[in-house]
Amino acid sequence: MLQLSYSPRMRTLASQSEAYEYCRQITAKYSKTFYLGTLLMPEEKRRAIWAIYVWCRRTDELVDGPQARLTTPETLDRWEQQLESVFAGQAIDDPDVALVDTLQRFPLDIQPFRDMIAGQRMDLYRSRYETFEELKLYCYRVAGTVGLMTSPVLGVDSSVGRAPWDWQQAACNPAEEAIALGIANQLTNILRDVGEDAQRGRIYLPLEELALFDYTEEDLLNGVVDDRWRELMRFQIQRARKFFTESEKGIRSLSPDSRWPVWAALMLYQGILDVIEQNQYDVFSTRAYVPKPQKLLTLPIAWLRAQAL
Ligand SMILES: CC(C)=CCC/C(C)=C/CC/C(C)=C/CC/C(C)=C/[C@@H]1[C@@H](COP(=O)(O)OP(=O)(O)O)[C@]1(C)CC/C=C(\C)CC/C=C(\C)CCC=C(C)C
Ligand SMILES: [Mn+2]
Repeated sequence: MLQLSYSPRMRTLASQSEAYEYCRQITAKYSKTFYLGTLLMPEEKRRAIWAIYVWCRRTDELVDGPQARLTTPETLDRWEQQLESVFAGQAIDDPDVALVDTLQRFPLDIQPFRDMIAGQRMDLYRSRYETFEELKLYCYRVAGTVGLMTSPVLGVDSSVGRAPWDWQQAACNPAEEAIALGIANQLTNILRDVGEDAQRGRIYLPLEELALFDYTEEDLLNGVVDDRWRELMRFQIQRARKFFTESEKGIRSLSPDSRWPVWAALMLYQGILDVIEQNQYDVFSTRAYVPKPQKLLTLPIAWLRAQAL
């Protein structure tokens, strides 16, 4: 189990290689999709992504994991203090050792990490969202921030499309596109996990949009799949795809060795939306996932898309 409640024992911390190996194992265990993406990266970058992934996973599990019932606002305060220590170069426990080393290699900004903790705080006291604007703030905090956290590792290729006549690139803002990919992933995650979240009394879909399709909270909590639900899901999927499309032009700005892994991660996650459609939008009885053969088939296609400028 992902050891989150690390009580710093009076012993020497793990070595950097031990800490990175732990991060590799956790990433491989908890997210086959992102792990596969990192294997397409150079060693230094993939290790940094593993370190960031484990911090993100630990943060999410404080509120979504087995220990969640013990988590209070003060727990998140202490976690934020531990984050400040890490950014000051002080590892508190073993996984921190990898992130401290990553910080010495890549210019990570602490603010997206703080914002993710703010997103997890929302999960402590909030289980409904009235409008998409409210939900978008949550998605930025728990997922858009991941795009900002990882961008300094992925690297932005400043040579790409700086010519004034390159109108496409001129309109590009890598930070906005990185956030858009995170939001697209989170919206997909929400659609995939509607049933699971409902079991925990959480409804992320905006209530005003349920009403738009004459679908009630009670219908959702009872897992009702009918034409109203399918219309509501078509609307949600269409919007999630818009955020994926928005992020695509940002991938052109990334360092060449990051474009393939990010295209792969984007296509693999977006593939979940296709599976939800194939499952006739029944996300209550069937968990949508991309089968492994299809995942592997995505890789050469992602490689080709990464070549296009
Ligand atoms: C290949 C690559 C760079 C991957 C990034 C890997 C990474 C660091 C992911 C962190 C994921 C995480 C655990 C975040 C904590 C909060 C949370 C759970 C967010 C949701 C992720 C889903 O995780 P999972 O699939 O494991 O689902 P369950 O928890 O099991 O339900 C999210 C959906 C957010 C994921 C967001 C991203 C991966 C951001 C992607 C954006 C970029 C890589 C930026 C690319 C840059 C440009 C310019 C486009
Ligand atoms: Mn969560």
